[in-house]
Amino acid sequence: MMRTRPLKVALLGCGVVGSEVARIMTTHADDLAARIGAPVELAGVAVRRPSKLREGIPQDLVTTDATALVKRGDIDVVVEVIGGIEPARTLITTAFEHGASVVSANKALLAQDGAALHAAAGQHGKDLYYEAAVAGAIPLIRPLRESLAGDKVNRVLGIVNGTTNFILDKMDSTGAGYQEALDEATALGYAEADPTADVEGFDAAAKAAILAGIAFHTRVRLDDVYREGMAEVTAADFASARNMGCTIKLLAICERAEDGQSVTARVHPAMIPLSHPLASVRGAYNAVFVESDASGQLMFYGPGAGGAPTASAVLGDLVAVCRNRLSGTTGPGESAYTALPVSGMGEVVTRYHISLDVADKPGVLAQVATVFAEHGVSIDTVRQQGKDGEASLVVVTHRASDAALGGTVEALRKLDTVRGVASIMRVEGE
Ligand SMILES: NC(=O)C1=CN([C@@H]2O[C@H](COP(=O)(O)OP(=O)(O)OC[C@H]3O[C@@H](n4cnc5c(N)ncnc54)[C@H](O)[C@@H]3O)[C@@H](O)[C@H]2O)C=CC1
Ligand SMILES: N[C@@H](CC=O)C(=O)O
Ligand code: NA
Repeated sequence: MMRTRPLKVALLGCGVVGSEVARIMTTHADDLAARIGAPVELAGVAVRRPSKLREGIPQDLVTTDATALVKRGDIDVVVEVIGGIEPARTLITTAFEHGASVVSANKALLAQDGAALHAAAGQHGKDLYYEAAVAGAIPLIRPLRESLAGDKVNRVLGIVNGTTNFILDKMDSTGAGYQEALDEATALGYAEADPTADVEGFDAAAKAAILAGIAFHTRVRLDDVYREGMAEVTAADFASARNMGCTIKLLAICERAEDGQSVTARVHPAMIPLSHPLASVRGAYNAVFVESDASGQLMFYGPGAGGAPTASAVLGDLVAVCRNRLSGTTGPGESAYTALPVSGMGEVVTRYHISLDVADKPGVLAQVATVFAEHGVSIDTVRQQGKDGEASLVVVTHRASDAALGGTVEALRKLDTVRGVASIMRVEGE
């Protein structure tokens, strides 16, 4: 039976995502009411610039005082789509204190303060949902938290940043310049307010922290995630990748150690074979593989950024939270009981593609191979190309630890015959 008294929603932020949330709430009002069992009413919209015309949002709902809105006491659900750490963090905790549940898309905040926010939600008996925070529209948080709660997840690997995938795709497929592609991604509403969060890998690292935390039932914060951005990836790297039958993607990889006693989380550009499904993820799409004991490999794929796709995830959470509210329950809270340590990058084992500039003379190849052997790094393939007394040497290794690879590269740099290390890139997905 439909309850007639509406559930009241406060929207904090009305930018790319917030404006789409408001639009869908209005245009789908009847369907949402039917699915929830009560109407949902947009009770207030906190913005920074009140004079801006916002189609479909009555001006009397607009306020610049977000704090007063979350303190009203009659708000059932606060939707936080402002982004950043403050004032979002204080607004969310204030919302819990004043009786509201919260839906947020804020990965930066959740990766930094997720534990405290979950604790605040639990203390006040409220929900904290954030499906939109990772991989936009793709259902990933709830499948990990709920559908896979009976399985043991060992690995999460994928493309979780739409902006950088858009840029890398453009650079690879059209030869577009980095800045041109970034400007386009920003205009399309994919990039963060400060796009360095995207290109330097902070956004993907925040998502990796959230995914690892849920997948491994342990606390993983942004600072625990090894991070390299994509700004250093060059056209030469793409050419090298193509020679190997690969392309380059910015990947987030969260893994349980083989002995099960620790986990790692990392974000960096990597070569992946063109035959791998991640290689064909185009534009701002995301794709994430989850590997679990019983399920085997699962792939989640879809739009990872943009106003409407992200709003879809926010609305899904809104419906879930409203249903919980009506039935007087809350969804699952934080699960961090395994408390596994997060190991550093040195422990990670993978393959490497190393491009060296060397002297083109007898014995150099043997010298280089000896350095690899001395560090216990086994070589898979070597390709040498001469150019005017100098040569370029491309070495692809078998699986080795990042620590062993680091030691190898340090020793290679000390060889007189090695003029420089042109690039080092990890090779994944084989
Ligand atoms: N754009 C996207 O594709 C996605 C964004 N997200 C996340 O969603 C959140 C919002 O992102 P966007 O909508 O893209 O950003 P945006 O910058 O377009 O919108 C944020 C809005 O919040 C407003 N704002 C800032 N401080 C405020 C305050 N104190 N009170 C009221 N309003 C305030 C800004 O004026 C702006 O209009 C962020 O946490 C972002 O990381 C998550 C997934 C995808
Ligand atoms: N800036 C982010 C937005 C979605 O999370 C991205 O590009 O993926
Ligand atoms: Na999602």
